[in-house]
Amino acid sequence: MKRLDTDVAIIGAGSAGLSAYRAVRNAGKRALLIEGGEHGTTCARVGCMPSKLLIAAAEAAHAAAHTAPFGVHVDGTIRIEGREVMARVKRERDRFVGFVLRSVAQMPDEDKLTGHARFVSPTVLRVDDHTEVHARSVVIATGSSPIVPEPLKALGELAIVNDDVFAWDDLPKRVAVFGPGIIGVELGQALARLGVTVRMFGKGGSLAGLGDPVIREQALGLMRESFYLDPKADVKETRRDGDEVVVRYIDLDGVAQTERFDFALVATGRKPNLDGLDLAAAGLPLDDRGVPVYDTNTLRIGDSPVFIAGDANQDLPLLHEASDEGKIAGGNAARYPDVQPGERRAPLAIVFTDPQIAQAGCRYRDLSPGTFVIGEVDFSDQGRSRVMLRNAGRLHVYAETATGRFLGAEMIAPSGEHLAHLLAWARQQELTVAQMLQMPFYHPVIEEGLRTALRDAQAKVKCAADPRDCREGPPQA
Ligand SMILES: Cc1cc2nc3c(=O)[nH]c(=O)nc-3n(C[C@H](O)[C@H](O)[C@H](O)COP(=O)(O)OP(=O)(O)OC[C@H]3O[C@@H](n4cnc5c(N)ncnc54)[C@H](O)[C@@H]3O)c2cc1C
Ligand SMILES: NC(=O)c1ccc[n+]([C@@H]2O[C@H](COP(=O)([O-])OP(=O)(O)OC[C@H]3O[C@@H](n4cnc5c(N)ncnc54)[C@H](O)[C@@H]3O)[C@@H](O)[C@H]2O)c1
Repeated sequence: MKRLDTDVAIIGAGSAGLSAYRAVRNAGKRALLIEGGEHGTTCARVGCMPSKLLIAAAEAAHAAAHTAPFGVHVDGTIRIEGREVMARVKRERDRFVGFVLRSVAQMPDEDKLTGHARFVSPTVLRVDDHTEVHARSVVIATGSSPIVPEPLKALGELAIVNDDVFAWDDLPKRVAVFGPGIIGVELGQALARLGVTVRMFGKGGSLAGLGDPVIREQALGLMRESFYLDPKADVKETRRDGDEVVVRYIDLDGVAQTERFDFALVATGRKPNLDGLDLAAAGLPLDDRGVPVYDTNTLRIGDSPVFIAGDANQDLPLLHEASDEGKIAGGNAARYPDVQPGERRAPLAIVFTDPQIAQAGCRYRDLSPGTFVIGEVDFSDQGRSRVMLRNAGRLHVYAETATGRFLGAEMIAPSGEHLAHLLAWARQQELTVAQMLQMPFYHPVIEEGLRTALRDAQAKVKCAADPRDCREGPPQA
């Protein structure tokens, strides 16, 4: 067996691992980046980028079919060529993957190792059966994989995950989507808008991670304009019949249905890739899910010389968080044992549906009842949104009753990606709603809708402070 010595061994060359590698090198230390699969990252290969490419095609199809209210008529049929849609998705995806592959190719050969790593001790790794790596510290950046529930596994290769969608050469005709989470609604709505018959089945009533019941209800209605969606589905049976998936379920009207699909797209959540790492050999403290117990500011696992970043720690499975965590973990691993807290940003999450679903700052479910007010805007009557016929959605902003401090927001809103950025920036600056209202607002823009919600929150904060300022009774939390 070959032996390699390094300062920091990084397991996984995804977005978190690559960021950790750069941080170690910037600290002037040796790094060894170990990758067991294909280089290119989940985000570029089968995540953020190909999903947004598919969504872009769906938006083009939707826009083409909805010009008539403007008095603009596209005569003839709108033809969606599945093969061309998928060819563009894959061509552009390969371009993004190519950028990653080029940056990996530019790394010195002695910094890279191919194979699956597992722990022998906290600082010794075995990579396949060819190399033993001795490091001063280790970063786990192994990412996550889809969870496939037991009954769906019986469908064999007809139970597909996001990776399989982006390998299609053509669009299928009918897809049953299991899981109305973020992946489910993004891909489900895109496929529906591209002419695929989509039925989406959930469990427990959750939708795209939304905690605010009013926003969730609004999102449910808007998603249902594109496809059948039951977030609390009563699925009686899923089975395979030849090349088809048969789903027997009770529909939203209480009627028993049996439908046939080309595939079951499984989007029921993801789990960290930790199984093959032999964490027990490293003696790392684990929680009841088997995930290492670590400090979210330093990313250090217990008192060990091991750090964990990105989807592997199951905290904030988002691209920008994976990059930030890789940088913090890599920096600390390089300086080990001088471990310091890294800078974390205000929470921000965007789901690329239409309208977009987004959260900024504190989530509704994390707020203490009775301590905050909700400012609201309904986009159905919002000026700029109406002009563009994108007037659907709702935004809730949460402000601390006692201080007027902006806490967070949840929304399904036109241009939600931009509103959510403004709100996350305001949260990171710890602004009050009054300070946010001092910022410029142009006319006519969708941000004027945000101003309406902020004014509503401000009025409620004032009313809570002095009942003489109340316009419509006491504030609601
Ligand atoms: C369909 C989809 C859409 C998404 N869209 C968005 C989006 O729009 N915006 C957003 O912010 N986020 C999005 N995400 C989430 C984002 O892609 C992830 O948060 C991010 O890619 C995680 O990066 P990572 O470095 O932790 O993991 P990865 O990029 O998966 O890297 C982990 C690497 O570790 C390797 N590995 C695993 N085990 C071992 C081992 N034992 N030894 C050696 N190597 C190993 C793997 O082969 C892999 O290359 C999406 C995810 C999916 C699935
Ligand atoms: N735009 C983005 O930023 C983006 C896009 C895609 C994915 N992601 C990341 O990837 C992560 C994983 O996404 P995901 O959608 O797989 O997970 P998720 O946790 O968001 O959603 C899983 C959904 O599946 C449901 N579910 C669980 N078991 C089920 C069953 N047996 N039958 C039917 N439904 C079931 C859950 O109730 C939930 O609604 C996200 O949390 C997100 O961080 C981000």
